[in-house]
Amino acid sequence: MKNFLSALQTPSELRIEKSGEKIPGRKIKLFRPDYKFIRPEGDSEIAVEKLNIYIKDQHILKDINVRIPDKKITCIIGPSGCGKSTLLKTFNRLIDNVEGVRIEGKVLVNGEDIISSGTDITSFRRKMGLISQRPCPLPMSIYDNIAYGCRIHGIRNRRKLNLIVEHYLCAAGLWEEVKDRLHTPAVRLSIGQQQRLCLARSLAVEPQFILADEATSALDPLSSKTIEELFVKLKQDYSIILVTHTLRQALRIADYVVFMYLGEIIEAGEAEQVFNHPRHELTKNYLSGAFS
Ligand SMILES: Nc1ncnc2c1ncn2[C@@H]1O[C@H](COP(=O)(O)OP(=O)(O)OP(=O)(O)O)[C@@H](O)[C@H]1O
Repeated sequence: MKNFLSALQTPSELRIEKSGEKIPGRKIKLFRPDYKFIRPEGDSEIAVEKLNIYIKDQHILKDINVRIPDKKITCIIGPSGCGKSTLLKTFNRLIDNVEGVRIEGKVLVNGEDIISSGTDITSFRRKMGLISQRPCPLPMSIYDNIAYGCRIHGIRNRRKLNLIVEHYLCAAGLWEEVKDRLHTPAVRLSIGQQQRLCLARSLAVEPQFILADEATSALDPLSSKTIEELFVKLKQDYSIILVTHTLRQALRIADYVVFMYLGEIIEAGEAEQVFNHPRHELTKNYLSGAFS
C-alpha cells in the first residue's frame, strides 16, 4: 500500500471531499473526526545479531542478539550506563558520530544489514523517526517545522504541504491546539506541545520506526500521559522503541521488554512474561527495586 506522502505526490489520484481528504481505493478518511493513521509500506522489524560496540578501549555493548517486533512498543530498560542509549543510537547509526567507535556484528532492518558499508545512511535514516529527551523545535513557525523535512524531500506545492501539516499535527494530537496559530514561532509552545510537534515532524517524513530516548522525562505528568497515549495509538502503524528509566511507564505501555545490564541483554520478551515471570535473577532484582 502506498503511504501518505507518495499518494500526495500523484495529485491526479487525490480527490477532495467536503468532509475531508480521501484517496481513491481507500476507505479511510485522513482527517478529523475520522482520523486514522496510514500504515507505512512493508514490515518494520529489526534483528540484531552478535552486535559488539567498542568506544575507544571500552567494550560498551556485548554480544547483543535481539529481535525488535513489528508494530509493537518495545521498551529498553536497565540501570544508568548499561548501554540503552547506545543500542538505540545504533538503530539509526547516530552511533557513527561517537569518536573512537568500532562496531561489529549485524543490525538487520527489514532484512538489510545497516552496519555494512554499502548502506545509504540518508535514505535509511528517513525510516527512523527520532524523538529525543528534550524537544528541539526548529527556530521557525509551527507550520514550517512540519513542512521543512517535506520541502527537503522535494514537496513544494503549498496545497500538499497544507495537507501534510494538518495530517501530522492531527496524528500527534496537536492540531486542535495550534490550528489558529500555525504561523507563530514553535518555540512559544509549551514543552509538552513542543514534544508533540517534534513527533509530528518526525512522522511527516514517514518513518517506519519511532525511536524515543527518554521522550517523556522532561515533561509534566499530563504531557507525559498524552505522549504515552499517542505511542499506544501509533503502534498500529509504526514499530516504536523506547528507552525509559521509568519502570512504571514500561509497565503501562510496553508490549515487549529488553532488560540490559552492564552492556548485555539479560532478558528480552513479551512484557507480560518479563514483568510477571522474569527468568533471570538480575531482572527480578531490578524489577523489585533492589538496584536502579
Ligand atoms: N561518547 C562516549 N564516549 C565514551 N563512553 C561513552 C560514550 N557514550 C557512552 N559511553 C559509555 O557507554 C556506556 C553506556 O552508555 P549509555 O548512554 O548507552 O547508557 P544508558 O543505559 O543509556 O545510560 P543512562 O540511562 O544513564 O542514559 C556508559 O558507560 C557510558 O559512559
